[in-house]
Amino acid sequence: MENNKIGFIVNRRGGGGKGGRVWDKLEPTVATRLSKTTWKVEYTQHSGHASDLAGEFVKQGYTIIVAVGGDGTISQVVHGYMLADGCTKGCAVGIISSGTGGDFVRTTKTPRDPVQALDVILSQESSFVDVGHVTCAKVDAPLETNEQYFINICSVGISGAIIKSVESSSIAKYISGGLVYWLYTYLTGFVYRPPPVKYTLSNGVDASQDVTDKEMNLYIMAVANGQYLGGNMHIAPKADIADSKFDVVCLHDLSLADAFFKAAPALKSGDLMRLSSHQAFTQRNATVTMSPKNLETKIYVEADGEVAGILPATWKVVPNGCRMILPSPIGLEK
Ligand SMILES: Nc1ncnc2c1ncn2[C@@H]1O[C@H](COP(=O)(O)OP(=O)(O)OP(=O)(O)O)[C@@H](O)[C@H]1O
Repeated sequence: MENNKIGFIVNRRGGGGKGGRVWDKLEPTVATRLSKTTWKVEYTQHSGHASDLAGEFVKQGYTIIVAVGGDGTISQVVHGYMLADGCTKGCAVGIISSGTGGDFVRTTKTPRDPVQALDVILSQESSFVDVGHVTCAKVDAPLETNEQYFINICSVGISGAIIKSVESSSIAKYISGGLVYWLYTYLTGFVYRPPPVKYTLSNGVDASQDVTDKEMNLYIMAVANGQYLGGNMHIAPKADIADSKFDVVCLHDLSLADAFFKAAPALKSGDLMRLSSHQAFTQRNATVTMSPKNLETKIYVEADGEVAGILPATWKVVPNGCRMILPSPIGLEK
């Protein structure tokens, strides 16, 4: 630990202000446990800033970057780390969770208590974990592409529509984070009509097992590195962040009644057996592509809880792309 330089990136706004409160309580402990010259804190000033700060820390030779925030902050830190080639440069990412949903730390079992999470960062070796990469069309310029790394889940379909409606809402900022997502999930659930899409799935090893040029009416596709989505939905219970593959979970061709009474409980519990094989499947894949059948339809892609763009999109896994400090890599559910 003596030779480490630790950069903390704090989103004070994460979790509706919880990020600031958590850091203010934790900072004296950090100052006690680390010598002054070995750590530095930076506060995010705007959306996306965490990526720039992570890139700067990598360039300055920091060996550990700690994301203090929610899934969005963790994701942006990993994005900046990947762009700056943090893994090759021997840098690792640590997490102090202080957001609203906290889906990624459910998979990694990172302690919610900030002091315990700091203990993990200061006492454990880093392990290699996979990172996802998505290339999709930009929302307002569909002929241009947006590229983004993600660490937890990138999904498309109703989830993208929910996130888009929350991000566009003028009243969302007046309602607490958890309630906003609950409200917009139900509102979107009533109006969402699964659009037809074309897709290809490849395991990256044996082309004879690839699924190519298939079609479905898309309810949701989760390209999962982690297991949880949308604040505790156990959508990909067998996803493993260190298996060099995504778990691709698809729900499709559902009636409104099936969506409410079968799909919603199945997504919550991770038990897709409630649905027929014509309505749901899970595959372990390395590359996924998807495009709308009708190119005029905007189908939103969300990555780690924020809109990344619209279809068409391509997902690729980056095996062992990130060094991460985890409580116990063996503790991951298989
Ligand atoms: N200074 C800032 N002003 C406004 N937004 C910010 C600022 N700093 C970060 N953000 C944005 O805040 C958003 C939410 O942050 P974060 O993910 O940490 O918390 P959360 O959404 O409450 O938690 P979760 O993603 O776990 O539900 C991110 O999109 C981030 O870019």
